[in-house]
Amino acid sequence: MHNAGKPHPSRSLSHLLLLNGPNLNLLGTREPGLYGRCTLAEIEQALCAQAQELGHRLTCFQSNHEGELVDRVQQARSEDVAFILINPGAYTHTSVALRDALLAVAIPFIEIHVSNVYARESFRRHSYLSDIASGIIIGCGPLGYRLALLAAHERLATASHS
Ligand SMILES: O=C1C[C@@](O)(C(=O)O)C[C@@H](O)[C@@H]1O
Repeated sequence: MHNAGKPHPSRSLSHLLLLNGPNLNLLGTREPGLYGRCTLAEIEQALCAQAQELGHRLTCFQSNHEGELVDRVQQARSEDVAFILINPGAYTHTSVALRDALLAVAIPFIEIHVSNVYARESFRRHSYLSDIASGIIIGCGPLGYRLALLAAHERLATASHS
């Protein structure tokens, strides 16, 4: 039976965290040819609904500041976050601090990029996070966020059965 909008009764609630880095607050108006017309608010709203349907709770956070993102990753440990979905924006290509924070909390995460970073400038081909990520989703547009949530859900389900 369809149970839209309500947590699935047989699944335990996990806390998931969606992090978006610099300039992603401009999604919808920022270079729409590359990033599409969906706003971050629309993406977050759809993802919260999807998370709830899958039986999870999703917290969303965006910042243009590296230290705030590091703080939010550190905070995730005390909030019992089971999985992080992160589009680090330009910090993907520069931030050892974000890498260290993710290693420190040891919470599995999926790295998301709306655009195909491999089809752009060469400096976007290097990520400080990809080799420590549980998965990466690149170039699928805003759909990438939904795919990442599904992947996290599958990983959590597998972990809880092993
Ligand atoms: O800000 C962004 C967005 C991005 O992470 C993406 O979602 O495609 C790709 C990054 O290279 C860029 O700096």
